[in-house]
This record gives sequence, C-alpha cells and structure tokens, in this order.
Amino acid sequence: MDFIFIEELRVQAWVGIYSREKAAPQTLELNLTFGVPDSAAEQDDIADTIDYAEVIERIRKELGERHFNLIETLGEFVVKLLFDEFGAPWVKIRIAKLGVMKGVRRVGVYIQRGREGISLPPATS
Ligand SMILES: Nc1nc2c(c(=O)[nH]1)N=C([C@H](O)[C@@H](O)CO)CN2
Repeated sequence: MDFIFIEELRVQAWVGIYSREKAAPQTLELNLTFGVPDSAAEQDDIADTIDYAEVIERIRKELGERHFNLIETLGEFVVKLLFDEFGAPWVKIRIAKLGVMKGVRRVGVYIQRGREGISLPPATS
C-alpha cells in the first residue's frame, strides 16, 4: 500500500453546538492520509488510484451542505466517505477548528482506521 497525503486543507463547514456555529460556516483545517494500491504506480494511470483532487472537491462539497453538532461526527463522516465512495483501505484524518477558544490555536479530532483486516499505520516520513 502507498499513502496519499493532503496537508492543511482549509474548508468551510457547518459544525458546532452553539447557535453562532449553526448560523454560519467556519473554516476547518484538515490533514488526511489514505491508502492507495501500490500497483497503481506501476501502470502510471490515474484510473488505478484515488484522485486526490476529487477527494478535496468532494469533501468541500459535502461539508458545505450539512451541519454537524460534533467535530467527531464530522470526522466519522469524512472517514466513511473515503471508505465507501473512494474505496480507501486505510484512513488517517485530523480535523481542527481554528481559534474557536481563547488561548487555543486549534482544537479537533484525530481518527485513524483501516477496513476490516487492515490496521497497519504508515511508516512516518
Ligand atoms: N468533544 C467535543 N467537544 C466540544 C465540541 C465538539 O465538537 N466535540 N464542540 C464544541 C463547540 O462547538 C466549540 O467548538 C465551540 O467553541 C465544544 N465542545
């Protein structure tokens, strides 16, 4: 398995438990890593892998269309999207709200998950 990463992706999302967070979207910062078949590299064909441009576009669209109370629920939604619609075998995401609490630069959720039988984390670079 190879791993695609997307760093510091900024998206507008509807998330939060407070009325101000239900009245307007806020900027989230996403860091994602997901597995792709290493056989794709041999064929050098975008059709054999997961197109990261499509992933980014899809996340932006989906998060712009619905509200989540909890950042955890939003994170699980993104993981499910990568599993069910892009066929990723393994996903790690970190999603942060920016500057929502005094004295805190980022707060959010971290989820790392593999499909059944796939649990290996990637080697860190
Ligand atoms: N575990 C969580 N705690 C809190 C969340 C959350 O999504 N998960 N959200 C909030 C508010 O929406 C916060 O972002 C406002 O500052 C508080 N706690």
